[in-house]
Amino acid sequence: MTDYQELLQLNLLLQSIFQSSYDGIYVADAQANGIMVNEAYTRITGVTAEELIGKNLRDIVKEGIINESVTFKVLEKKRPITIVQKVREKEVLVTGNPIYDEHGEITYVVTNVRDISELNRLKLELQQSKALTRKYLNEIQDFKLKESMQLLMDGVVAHSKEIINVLHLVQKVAKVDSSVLILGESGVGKEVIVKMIHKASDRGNFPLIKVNCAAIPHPLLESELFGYEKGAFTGADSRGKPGLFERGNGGTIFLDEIGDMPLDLQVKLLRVLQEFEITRVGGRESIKVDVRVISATHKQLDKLVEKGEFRHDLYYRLNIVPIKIPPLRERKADIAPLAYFFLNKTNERYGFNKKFHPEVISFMEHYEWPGNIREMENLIERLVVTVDQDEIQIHDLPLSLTSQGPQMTESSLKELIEEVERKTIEQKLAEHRTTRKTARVLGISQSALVKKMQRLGIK
Ligand SMILES: Nc1ncnc2c1ncn2[C@@H]1O[C@H](COP(=O)(O)OP(=O)(O)OP(=O)(O)O)[C@@H](O)[C@H]1O
Repeated sequence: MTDYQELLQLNLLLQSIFQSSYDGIYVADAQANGIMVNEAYTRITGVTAEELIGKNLRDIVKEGIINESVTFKVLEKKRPITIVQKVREKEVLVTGNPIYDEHGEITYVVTNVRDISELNRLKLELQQSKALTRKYLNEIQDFKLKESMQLLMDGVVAHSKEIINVLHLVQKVAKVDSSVLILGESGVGKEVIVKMIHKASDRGNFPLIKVNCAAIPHPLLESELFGYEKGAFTGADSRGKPGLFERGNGGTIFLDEIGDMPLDLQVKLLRVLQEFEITRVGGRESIKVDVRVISATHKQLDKLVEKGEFRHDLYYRLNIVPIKIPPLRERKADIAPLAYFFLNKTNERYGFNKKFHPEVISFMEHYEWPGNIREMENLIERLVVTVDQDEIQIHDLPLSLTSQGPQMTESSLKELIEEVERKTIEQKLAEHRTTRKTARVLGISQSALVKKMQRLGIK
């Protein structure tokens, strides 16, 4: 084979390597004029060889075919450079490599182009599947939590993320003896949470003693909590009496409405928390006690501290782990499950089979529940017991509830207004018999009343 034939064959080989490369290849000279481009480049970018060959990259950028040129960067920095380039809105990964002559001058820049849309799609898919995994992991965790708390959760409804978070905290604090301060509006379930913590703790087989600091008259509270020695005060049992701290030994003391504890008793309580000992009223001896203290309040204790009505040192001592239970209106996911829970419970208790009209549930989901779960429990018992028909309807709800309007959705508000109108008209008609008299009492014309009655379907 002659040298020429050999050269020709080598050239053919290089051409076919160049064309068969899966990655796009573009070659420019030292002045940034396109001199070679392979088919893969067109496949990846959609830009043809005619659009590039013989053209300067400066013009190609100007025409908007590519957003920036890696060749210029390579020529400027004199080293291989990789960038993400936009070729006609498509993102590609390009690496420019300088080729030098024997004097060390750049003669060509060879640019390698790789399609990264596939890579981006995979990245997105990976992100999505990671998010999904995280979601499933959280669900498994919630499920595990519920499973491990199953025994304790008997009769406790927990669907919302908010209350599940509280349960996670319950599980953690149950394992230790730290003071827990439970914060939340009245009827929100503070006592329920205290019971769970106690039952889940090592103290579960010992007593849980509840003391409502607001319900016991102040002079009595001290002797109730700390006990008294014989002859401590007139009327005292002549043998003396142990207080709740002594009786709760080994267990948990739940100090409800702690914000109502008088200042002088707060000092004594601080001593229990710091030194685990008490002195009975009228006594001198210190008695060791082993109790865990959980306190609760619907008041803002920090504000009481600011006003000097609560000792700050006691506040910090009680507030080692605060658990805030959100009001029912802030955990709407719990409303329907709770409503059905109380419906079933009351049905079972009284042998009924009452149901809710879907509007009732929708109303409950929009209602503010100022009295929280306790208010709902009482309302449902009252409805189950007093409503005659099997399905509890929206007009069976007490007016005091349905007339509370601002937080209703537009449609339910309209329904409620109509309901109030219907009830009022029916009641006045029953009292006054004729539309003429009823209209006068309601302060509207007879024809307006008749129209309203037609609209509301009152016969
Ligand atoms: N998650 C729940 N599932 C079912 N019932 C609940 C739940 N939370 C609270 N309840 C019920 O709601 C009522 C009020 O709860 P609880 O007495 O624990 O509230 P509280 O915050 O301690 O009220 P207060 O501040 O008035 O003492 C109770 O009958 C309780 O059983």
